[in-house]
Amino acid sequence: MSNYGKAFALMRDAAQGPWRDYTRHTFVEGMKDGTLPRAAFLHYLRQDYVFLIHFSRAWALAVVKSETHSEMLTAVATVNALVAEEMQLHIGICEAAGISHEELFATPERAENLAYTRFVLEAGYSGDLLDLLAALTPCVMGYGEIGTRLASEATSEVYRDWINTYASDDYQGACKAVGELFDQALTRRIGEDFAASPRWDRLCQTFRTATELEVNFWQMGLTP
Ligand SMILES: Cc1ncc(C[n+]2csc(CCO)c2C)c(N)n1
Repeated sequence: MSNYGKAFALMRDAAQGPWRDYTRHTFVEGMKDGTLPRAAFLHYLRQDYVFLIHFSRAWALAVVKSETHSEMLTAVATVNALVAEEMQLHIGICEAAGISHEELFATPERAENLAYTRFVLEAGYSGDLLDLLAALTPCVMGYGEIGTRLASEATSEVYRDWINTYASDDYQGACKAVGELFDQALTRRIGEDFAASPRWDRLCQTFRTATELEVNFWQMGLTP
């Protein structure tokens, strides 16, 4: 399967049920076969723009919580990719659909959106880089898995641009870099055998909760 590092593989296995609900959600399957209503997609995209604002803040917090230059490099590259590329993609798609940048920026934030991003930020505020990365990885890696699978399984061209963004070598490289960051940060702070650490269960729980919040985010997308 995907090669996003050792910690991610272990955490995903520990959160199997929610992980499946997240990566094979009805919303995702609707993008695969093109049956997802355009209104649901645009609603999701507008919420996702707000989501990305707070996710950029969370990755900026990862710079703050870094202890090495290498950790800072990955975190800062992610902040840049988010602000300079991913948010631009949303602005472009929405503009083409007649939603101005001003209107996009003024999108009222849904509760499911708020719950997810503030959960991630709180994990980082009160914890260290490991707590923060456990909350951030489901988002990064989940879209990596979804993109790769839909690129080969999609039976419709309707959502091909979205799929290609996350299936791209660029994005897959970013997932790999985050996986390496996570493994190295764990090894540095709690040792090579990190899954045997007393902290491991709690980190897995944070990963699982973030995964459940991703499920709720897709569900919100289906209810404009
Ligand atoms: C709800 C939701 N979950 C995940 C992503 C994907 N994503 C969020 S931040 C980021 C860049 C690296 O952290 C990526 C790819 C999204 N857009 N919306």
